[in-house]
Amino acid sequence: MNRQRVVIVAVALAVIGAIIPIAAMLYVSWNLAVRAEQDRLELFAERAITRANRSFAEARLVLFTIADSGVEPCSPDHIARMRLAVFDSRAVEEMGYFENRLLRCTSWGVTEGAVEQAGADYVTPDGIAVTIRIQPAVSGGKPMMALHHRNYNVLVDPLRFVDVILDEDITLAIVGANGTLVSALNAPDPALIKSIIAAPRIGIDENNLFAVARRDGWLAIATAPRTGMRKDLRRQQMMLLPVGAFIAAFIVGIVYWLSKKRLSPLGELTLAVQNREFIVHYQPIVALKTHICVGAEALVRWRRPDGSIVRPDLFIPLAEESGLILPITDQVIQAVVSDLGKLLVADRGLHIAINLSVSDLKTGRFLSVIENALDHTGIHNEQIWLEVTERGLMDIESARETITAARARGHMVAIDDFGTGYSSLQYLQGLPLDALKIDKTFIDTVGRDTATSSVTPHIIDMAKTLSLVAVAEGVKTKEQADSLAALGVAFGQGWFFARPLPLEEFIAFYHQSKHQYGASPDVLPRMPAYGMVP
Ligand SMILES: Nc1nc2c(ncn2[C@@H]2O[C@@H]3COP(=O)(O)O[C@H]4[C@@H](O)[C@H](n5cnc6c(=O)[nH]c(N)nc65)O[C@@H]4COP(=O)(O)O[C@H]3[C@H]2O)c(=O)[nH]1
Repeated sequence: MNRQRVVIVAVALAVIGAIIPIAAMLYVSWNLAVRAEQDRLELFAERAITRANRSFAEARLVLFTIADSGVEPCSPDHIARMRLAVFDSRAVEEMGYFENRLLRCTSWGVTEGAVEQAGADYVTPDGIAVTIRIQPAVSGGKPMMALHHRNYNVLVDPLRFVDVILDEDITLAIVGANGTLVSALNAPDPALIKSIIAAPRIGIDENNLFAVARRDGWLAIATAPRTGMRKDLRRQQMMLLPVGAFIAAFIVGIVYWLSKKRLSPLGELTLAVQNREFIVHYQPIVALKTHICVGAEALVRWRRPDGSIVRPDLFIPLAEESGLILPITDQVIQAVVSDLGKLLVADRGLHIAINLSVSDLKTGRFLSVIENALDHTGIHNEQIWLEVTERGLMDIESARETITAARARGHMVAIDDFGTGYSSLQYLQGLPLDALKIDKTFIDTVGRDTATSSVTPHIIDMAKTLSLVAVAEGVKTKEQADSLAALGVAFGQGWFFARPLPLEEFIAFYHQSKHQYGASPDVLPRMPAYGMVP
């Protein structure tokens, strides 16, 4: 993923990460507020049922008591008893006595005219016939509920069934066993009540919240306007929104931290290592006397996903500092083997020089990586050279150990950028080396009259004295190449011959050099075949 995409993804994640917790908390607080309001409504609905049961039980008791009294029907004593029973009861408004389904007398007295017994809406399990709505014939007044048992009935004011102390914004409705509305308080919305009777449920619509309770054949419905829960909603939001904001800030912080880390040079390099974005270019090394290509230096390049190539001096220092250089070295070794395995097997005189970092030298782990990579390839260890810089030699003891082990396996070890450090001579004396790469700053002076131009021949002489293969780096002109050859330098590398080349170009260069200058000697330069003066 390139930087732009990382930024886009990070911004998108941060926005989503900020919105989701806040939206979730708004949702949760809304639900909690709705739930709390519905609980409140359910409580009132429950209370209404308790109230209805009490009123019903009281009316039933009156009915059963008088029915069992055995007094002469409609006698003065009977009527007095009925009246007393009505006075004593809070629920019952009137009581009547029927014979042959005709009302003969009530708690008010003997009935004049023919009043027929009303039909029942439903009958309770204990045999009470309930008529939800009748108009009292004797006393007149508002419609009542009638409970009929044997020859008696009692009239109960429907309001007794919802006689509950209510909050102002709540409406209450109580429905009988047959689904008929018995009574209502605070004028609930008839359409809403009708729909809830049809499908009893707890819920919320555009204007109202509602809850129901069902028990003992009653259905109680309590409703309240949605606006009523605002206060509770605000309270929930005050509690939960800070939590949402905190989670949002945390997520945004994490996204910012991760994207910053991902976008940091180290983050990018880490990902590049994981994605194996490293390729190798090869800078030809030629025998100065014959100009035959005898090898190449493997130079790592970071090919970004957008195709751009990053030079090693821009990322090697960070890779060394962070330890990522170790897997990068591994990738270079593997690339060399897969790129040039066939060519190396076909031409035993060809070698590839791999650069080692300070950590590589310290750990020595690259040796087993090379061993595994070369396994079954047919490439000889002698064909893999190792280049170490003076910085890598500073821990001289571990460097000596690693170099000794490498040489024991047959690898050639060269000291790179020779002459640029403070202790080049000390390393030459103290370490078992095979080759010396003379830094380009010295090669630049060849053929010119500068203060340091006399140093270069001394470096070359020293290499001869110590039986080291000398390789001139940064050869830019034919004159330099010729002079160096005349001075006895075996190999040269530089823009005069070729710049670091992508694989195909290097292979083409190699074949072209063979074709032009003849076959390369199929021996490696530890032998005197290259014209090295021992
Ligand atoms: N001005 C001039 N420059 C020339 C000429 N001929 C070659 N060069 C450049 O000199 C550098 C030679 O590699 P180096 O001294 O090992 O220096 C290397 C080496 O220290 C390091 N490096 C490259 N690849 C690797 C690697 O795989 N592992 C490690 N640890 N370091 C590497 O990065 C350094 C820079 O590599 P490059 O940018 O490829 O730069 C290369 C090459 O492009 C010339 O005629 N004139």
